[in-house]
Amino acid sequence: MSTVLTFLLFFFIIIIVTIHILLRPLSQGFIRPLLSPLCTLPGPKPFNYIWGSVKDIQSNDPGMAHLKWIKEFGNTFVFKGLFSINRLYTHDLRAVSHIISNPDTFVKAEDYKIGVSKLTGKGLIWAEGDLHKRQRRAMNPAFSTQNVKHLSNVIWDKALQLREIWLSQLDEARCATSSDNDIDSGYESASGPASKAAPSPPASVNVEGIQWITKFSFDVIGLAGFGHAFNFLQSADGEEGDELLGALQTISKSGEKMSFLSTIMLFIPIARYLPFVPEREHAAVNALSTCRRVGGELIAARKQQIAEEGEDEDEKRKDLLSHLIRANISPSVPESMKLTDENVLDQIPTFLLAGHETTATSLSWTVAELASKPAIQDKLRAEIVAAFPDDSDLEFDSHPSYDEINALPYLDGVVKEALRLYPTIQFVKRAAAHDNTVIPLSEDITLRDGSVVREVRLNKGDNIDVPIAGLQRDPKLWGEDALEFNPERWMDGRTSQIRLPGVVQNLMAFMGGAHGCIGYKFAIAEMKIFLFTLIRSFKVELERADMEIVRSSDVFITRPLVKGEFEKGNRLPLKVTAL
Ligand code: HEM
Repeated sequence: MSTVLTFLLFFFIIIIVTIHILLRPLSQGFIRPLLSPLCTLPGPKPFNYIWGSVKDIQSNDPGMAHLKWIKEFGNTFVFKGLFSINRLYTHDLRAVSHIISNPDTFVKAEDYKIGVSKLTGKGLIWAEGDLHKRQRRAMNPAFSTQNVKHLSNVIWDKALQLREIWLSQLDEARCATSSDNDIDSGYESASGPASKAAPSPPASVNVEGIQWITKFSFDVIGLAGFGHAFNFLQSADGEEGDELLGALQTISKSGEKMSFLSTIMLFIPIARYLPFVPEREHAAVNALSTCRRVGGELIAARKQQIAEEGEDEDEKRKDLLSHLIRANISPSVPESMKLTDENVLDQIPTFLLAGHETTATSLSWTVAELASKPAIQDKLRAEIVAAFPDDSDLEFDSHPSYDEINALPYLDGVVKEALRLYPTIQFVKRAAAHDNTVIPLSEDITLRDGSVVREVRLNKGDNIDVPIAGLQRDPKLWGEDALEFNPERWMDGRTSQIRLPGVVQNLMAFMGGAHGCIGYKFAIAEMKIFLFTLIRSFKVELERADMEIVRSSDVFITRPLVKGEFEKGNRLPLKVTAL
């Protein structure tokens, strides 16, 4: 072939590839959505092309914009997401159950999967289909009730450790107050010795709630997940600590809020070919590779331990990593069901992040509510003290059992109410896997052309938001006090009529179906043990009576902020008094 012909052929291939690269996303991103049957559904007018209706969502408390739209358009409607991408939103419980129980038809949306893989790699949160089934089967035993009972010892150790730290801070504060009183009284009263000074008031200290809860939950997941001691509770602020911990903190930070460039790259497929990596993402990519390297070392070390000690000795280890490795080497597990080393490695950032961020945020909101509602806090403490009058039971080696903690009804109500009113994840994103996908509804809807139907049709790739915050805050389901923190609603039979299809009855906070949260029992045990230990020992208030704790909706995971002090970032300033 002549040089000219080779050149022309090469040139032709380049043109074809370029047209394919340019047109495919154009057709998938812009043309196909215009032809989607979703366009026939009613819904709010977008703010503009780029923002769609997202500004409305962000400027309201989670779930509230959707509840407003429901009043106007009914339970099932379409709103525009970023870049005016259609998003189906349905409050119809038949539709929600159908979506979450058919994971092969309603798959994780592409942008959600890309976001998750950047933060945690291709672990259980990312996986679908057979890979998901294999991963889930390998991990289920680690999250059985029996295993969570064993793992709850780790939670007790860490909650008691935090109690000791706060107690010693209070001791220091008490010493400082009493020596001040001594000095004061020595100066003020020449008539008597310092010991006759007025009794010092009960000592209290100011602590940053989110910071301590984060340290606690990182330490818990490090040990329960991987038998790895971060010792974050003992570390001083700003201290250069564990390498894995540092990497996880960087990843958490990068997931807090996306830059405009990252958003464009996530939602416009063609933009993913841009030769830039936003700075925050760059840090997250490096951090993820640190996680994988350290994770690889943890796996190798554990395998060697098993080889040296034998499998029987290893059976005593209950952490997730030990379960995974045991399942992978067990001759009773067929080869086709085993995970690759790569799959096992992917679970390390997945579980460290999914297991700490969500629980820490839920706990922060629970403590914020208890700190601002003393009557609820007192009632909770009264229940705990009545059930376990002897404080000396709270020792490192003797504490109430998992079943005893779960039998406390008001504690259960407090935890469920916090998960209801402050779901860490406000919705999950799914997309139709095929053209002509049908979602059945329990009630008729009227399309834009006036026709009445009892189903929604979707094309492949059409987006669905499965609501969590909206359903959990809907007055039609929960009554007129839906936006109030009221643990009693879980005790007086009011919730028995609600039929939300979550893994925990009547809660969507952990989702449901095949992708429902695998760690929910562990998360609930962690929240209950933390509250039991600390509310029993301390009175917790907001640092100043005039403080108001609020949240913002423009981030994926919403943590507490102090009203009027947003520039200081997520905070929960507490005043803690020893009882
Ligand atoms: C209060 C705490 C928690 C909340 C609110 C929560 C919430 C959720 C939600 C809503 C999902 C569904 C995501 C989706 O369908 O796209 C999920 C899945 C998941 N969660 Fe949790 N979670 C919590 C704690 C935990 C803990 C402690 C762990 C692990 C130790 C964990 C590990 C996971 C994993 C691995 C998945 C993916 C499950 C799958 O797709 O099979 N979560 N979680």
